[in-house]
Amino acid sequence: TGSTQPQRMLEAVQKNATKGDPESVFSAIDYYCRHKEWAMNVGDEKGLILDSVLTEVNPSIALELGTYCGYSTVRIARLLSPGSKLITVEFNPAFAAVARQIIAYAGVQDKVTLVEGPSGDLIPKMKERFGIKSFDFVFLDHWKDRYVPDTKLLEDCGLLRKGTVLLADNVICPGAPEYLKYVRNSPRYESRYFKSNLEYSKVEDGLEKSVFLG
Ligand SMILES: Nc1ncnc2c1ncn2CCOCCNC(=O)c1cc(-c2ccc(F)cc2)cc(O)c1O
Ligand SMILES: [Mg+2]
Repeated sequence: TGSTQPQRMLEAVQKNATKGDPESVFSAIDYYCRHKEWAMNVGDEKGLILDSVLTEVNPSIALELGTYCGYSTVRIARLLSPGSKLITVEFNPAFAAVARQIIAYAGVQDKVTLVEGPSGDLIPKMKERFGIKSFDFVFLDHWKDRYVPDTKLLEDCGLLRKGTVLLADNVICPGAPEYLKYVRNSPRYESRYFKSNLEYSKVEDGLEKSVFLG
């Protein structure tokens, strides 16, 4: 069966991972995507950088823009302290449907709220809908030309506070040049580039970590 690639990824998880074991879930996805079919998960190499930034920040409330199949959702949620929450936003209903199943299989569903829709519409509703004061951590991994407008939207909606950490995937490949200019030239951010490789490939890519200074 598994007619779409996300569905085949889900099948690989159900076949090769242990229910309730988040590590085995994203490892099964990494194996599948490295050996069978490439897919746009943040992957194991950049995933280690994501893990280390998360461990440092230890967010109580985190936001992910671009769920896809839930690979980074599971990676993030497994590291959250009890009572901490991750809100993840996905535009594509087919991706969201698979992500919900992968998140549940990993057993992290109690820490995760998956919201479907365009980030630009959902960000302004975050405070009222989820009673959020501000985010401690934001992972940007959606349309690369949405990184700047959505960062500005987060600022304007008062969803960032002094010390909020933004971590952006793909700043080199496919690339987010406008975003790099924005956070590196703004006095309101302290930015640092973590050089790595595009998931399951030798092509350079990296993550940009930017601390909002208020
Ligand atoms: N809530 C929302 N609001 C708006 N838009 C939204 C949304 N939720 C999702 N979307 C839509 C976009 O979702 C996917 C974005 N991710 C990527 O496009 C991506 C591409 C590559 C890649 C592809 C081909 C290559 F050759 C080389 C690299 C690698 C990556 O790591 C990527 O992350
Ligand atoms: Mg990405």
